[in-house]
Amino acid sequence: MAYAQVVLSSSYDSLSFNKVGFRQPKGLSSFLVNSRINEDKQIHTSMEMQRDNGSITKDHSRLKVPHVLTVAGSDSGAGAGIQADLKACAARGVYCSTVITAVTAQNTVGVQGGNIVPEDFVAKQLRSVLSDMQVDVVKTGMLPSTGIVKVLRQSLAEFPVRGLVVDPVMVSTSGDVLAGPSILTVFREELLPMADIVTPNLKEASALLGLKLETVSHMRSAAKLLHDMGPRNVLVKGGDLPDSSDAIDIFFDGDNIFELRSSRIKTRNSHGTGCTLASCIAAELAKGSSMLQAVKAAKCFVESALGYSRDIVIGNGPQGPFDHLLRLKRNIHHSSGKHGFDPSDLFLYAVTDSRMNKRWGRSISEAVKAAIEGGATIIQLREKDIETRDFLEAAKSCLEICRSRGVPLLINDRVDVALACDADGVHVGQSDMPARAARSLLGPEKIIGVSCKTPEQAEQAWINGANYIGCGGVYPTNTKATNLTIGLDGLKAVCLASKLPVVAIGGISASNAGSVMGINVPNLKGVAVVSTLFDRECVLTETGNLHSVLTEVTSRVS
Ligand SMILES: Cc1ncc(COP(=O)(O)OP(=O)(O)O)c(N)n1
Ligand SMILES: Cc1nc(C(=O)O)sc1CCOP(=O)(O)O
Ligand SMILES: [Mg+2]
Repeated sequence: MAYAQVVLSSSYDSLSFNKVGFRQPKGLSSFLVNSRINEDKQIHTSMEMQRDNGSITKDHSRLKVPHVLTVAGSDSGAGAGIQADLKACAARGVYCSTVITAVTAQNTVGVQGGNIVPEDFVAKQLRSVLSDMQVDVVKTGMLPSTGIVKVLRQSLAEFPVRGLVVDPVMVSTSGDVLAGPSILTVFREELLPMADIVTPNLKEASALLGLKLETVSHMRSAAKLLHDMGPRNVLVKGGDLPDSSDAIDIFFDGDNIFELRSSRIKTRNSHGTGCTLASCIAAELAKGSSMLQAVKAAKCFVESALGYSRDIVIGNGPQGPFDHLLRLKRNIHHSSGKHGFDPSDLFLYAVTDSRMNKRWGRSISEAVKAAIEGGATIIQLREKDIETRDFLEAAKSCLEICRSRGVPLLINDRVDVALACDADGVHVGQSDMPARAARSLLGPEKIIGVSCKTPEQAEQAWINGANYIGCGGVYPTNTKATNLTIGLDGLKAVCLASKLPVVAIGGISASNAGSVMGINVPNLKGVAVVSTLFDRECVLTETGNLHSVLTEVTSRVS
């Protein structure tokens, strides 16, 4: 098949790169477009194929692959830009097509040069992909001229897609400025109003708002001000915040504001994190996730990839690329995977109990819905006296509720049920299936929690590939028969020894949660509760009360 051929002329390297922004190429001669066929005809031909061969078109729609189109610049070092987007989408299992807006010469030292693709040729690339390839979500990166933004706007008006993720790339991680001030106005007035989410870092949010942003409280205000410019959701990334041990991002959906925390990975290899995060959000949206779920999954993926690539060495400069395809390598090595798990999800861990819910006349799904509405950040279905078939059905409907709200759902004890409904993971105890066996059945991406009462058990859970440990009973409980109480001292000893995040369990309520979190050990991430939420009349109120206590106490102790 004949395709339009694009050849970069040798005059390319005679163009210098302007640190304040791209210099326009000297006319179109820097890009020789050698089209052996008429592109309009090519599109026409492909449309005819669809018309003439209805059955092929139908087959395509049945085997629909989630598809992200990235509209961004090329990074010759392949850490960021189009190349990062392709790798991120591949890692998330999503097809990625590309419209290239600029070509940069860069490496781990910095950006040595660049050249903008003429806007009519950007338009041509957009038409080629959007007219033919069933794109779900468009993600934008480097949009180096106002003309290119306008062309994008026109293309999306002609070929609407389900979502638009805007990464307002203006400054590279090496500090090079990738878009000039004239872009700011068109970003504010034309790009942001179209976006389903915009994902600026601190510098970009500052530039868009004309404000200095230095604290989490500034980020919260910035998210609201940026939302006023028109995007449906805003994620202000706080990676550059000084003096923070966590990577803190602020997500605002127009109603609620979320502070999303992940561990700050100390590594030289962080080039391309912004492009990767935005591409992962786009990929998750293309697969059908809600926005919050997509953002959380993306943040978690970036954290895992950075952690995995912490020590790799590519290039001699100060900022290296990281490895997006950790998932494949994890599969090869059968090692544990934290992918998909965010330790801050352990904050308010609701564990169900069918007997309690029956006593108060509600179904498991009603109980789960109310707990999430009250602020539960993770759910475990602990249904000890239920038929397998009923357990599976309940798990499926709870999973639907949890997925739509971006809350992970784990299954207690039953790895088979977790597998059958594709839950987010399992929680196992010392006499249940060992975590190592659960890991090999569930794969690297599912969440595995293990109950531990001693430092030795915590060490073993880590060796076996668990993601977190549940530690208790902190206080005596009636929910679990003959449970050993280890007290606050026992909890502290396990937390100090554990390499994994910990959630405390056993007899915890709104009145003692303060003392539990007050032991103030960094890897104690929250409390897990059963009767405090479910052996009560109103699950929503009880969960809300506990959430307020936890929020209050953790802001005091941190
Ligand atoms: C978060 C959390 N921690 C501990 C447990 C207890 O698990 P296990 O020891 O397997 O006891 P059962 O719950 O199966 O009775 C838990 N479920 N969740
Ligand atoms: C399920 C469970 N596991 C425990 C452990 O110590 O590992 S204590 C416990 C019961 C927790 O219920 P409640 O919040 O009603 O006390
Ligand atoms: Mg168990």
